[in-house]
Amino acid sequence: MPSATLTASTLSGGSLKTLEQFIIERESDSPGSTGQFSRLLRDLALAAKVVERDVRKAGLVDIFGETGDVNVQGEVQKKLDLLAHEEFVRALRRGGEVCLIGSEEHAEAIPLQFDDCQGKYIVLFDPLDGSSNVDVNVSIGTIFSIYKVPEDHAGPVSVENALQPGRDQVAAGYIVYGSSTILVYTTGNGVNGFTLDPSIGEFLLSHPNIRTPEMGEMYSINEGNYNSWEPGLKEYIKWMQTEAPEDDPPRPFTTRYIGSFVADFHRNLMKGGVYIYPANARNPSGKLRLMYEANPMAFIIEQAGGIASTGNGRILDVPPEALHQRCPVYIGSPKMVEMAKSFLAGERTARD
Ligand SMILES: O=P(O)(O)OC[C@H]1O[C@](O)(COP(=O)(O)O)[C@@H](O)[C@@H]1O
Ligand SMILES: [Mg+2]
Ligand SMILES: [Mg+2]
Repeated sequence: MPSATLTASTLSGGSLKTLEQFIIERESDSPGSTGQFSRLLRDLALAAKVVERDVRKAGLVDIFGETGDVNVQGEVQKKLDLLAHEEFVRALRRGGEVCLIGSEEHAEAIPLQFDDCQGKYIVLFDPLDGSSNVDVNVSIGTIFSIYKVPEDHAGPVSVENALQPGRDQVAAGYIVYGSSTILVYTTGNGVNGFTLDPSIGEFLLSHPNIRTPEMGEMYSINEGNYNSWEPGLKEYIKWMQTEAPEDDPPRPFTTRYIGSFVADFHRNLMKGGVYIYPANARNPSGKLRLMYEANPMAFIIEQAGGIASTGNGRILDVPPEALHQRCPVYIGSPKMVEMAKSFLAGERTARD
């Protein structure tokens, strides 16, 4: 009979690996590692803990509402957008492993160091994803994408060095500030998730080696834009909504749309599903940003066995032209994204 003194944190704290232990173990496996990457991920995790603390008490202190500024996307900036931006910039500047950063909340790329950048890192991030949900206690998050400065690079690093195709990322990850706080990341060697144990302030390895289901029964899309979708997409959504109890999985599928990409993505990653933000009348090249939303999530989903497409091609192969460029996103369980592509190509209709 287990003793009454056994508590959740003792159970979890005692047996689960911390993020730092996991990173150091993994880094020591890779030849020639210098510990720089471990320190960088430690800095990101630290900033996430500070943002998590602020998000949890958002209703109590004056960090709800808007800054009064409009960001480079033309969106009204939330106070938490700016607060999260500043927290990640501070942590990465202090850590010293990063030469250049790009943020959704800052028009230009921000150099953190001007020399000795060889072999250091470039970090592109969305400090707060799901801004429309900030003031109403719905899950929000942070998304990050990491590139390496070429070893033979000389002189200061500029935005040109950041505009590398997604397939060249060395790491990518996100944090969901939800019912619990989870950090999920990949370095191209599988996907792992770490839940923050607030009682010890540590991210613990709660979801090792995440694989997304081949097929799911959920789709995430803002149906308010239905009228401006291309015909193939309308057919695909109609097909998922059509009664077919004999199918495996049975239709109709379920729609789930939180309006925070990071949270919709995480649910679909764990349970199976597809998230779609297509090009539409309001956003002719889609809404999500390639460099710090689509690319990092595409790297993660591919590492978890899923697919990330623009509808016409692999997101990780999209040539980057600008820091804040947008692209259409079809991402999730492989069978569901493959199906979307066949409907977009007109190979299938809702009656199939
Ligand atoms: O309100 P819409 O048009 O459905 O857009 C919601 C999408 O936009 C986003 O909020 C964009 O991200 P930001 O909140 O970081 O700007 C996604 O998280 C979300 O999936
Ligand atoms: Mg976002
Ligand atoms: Mg954002």
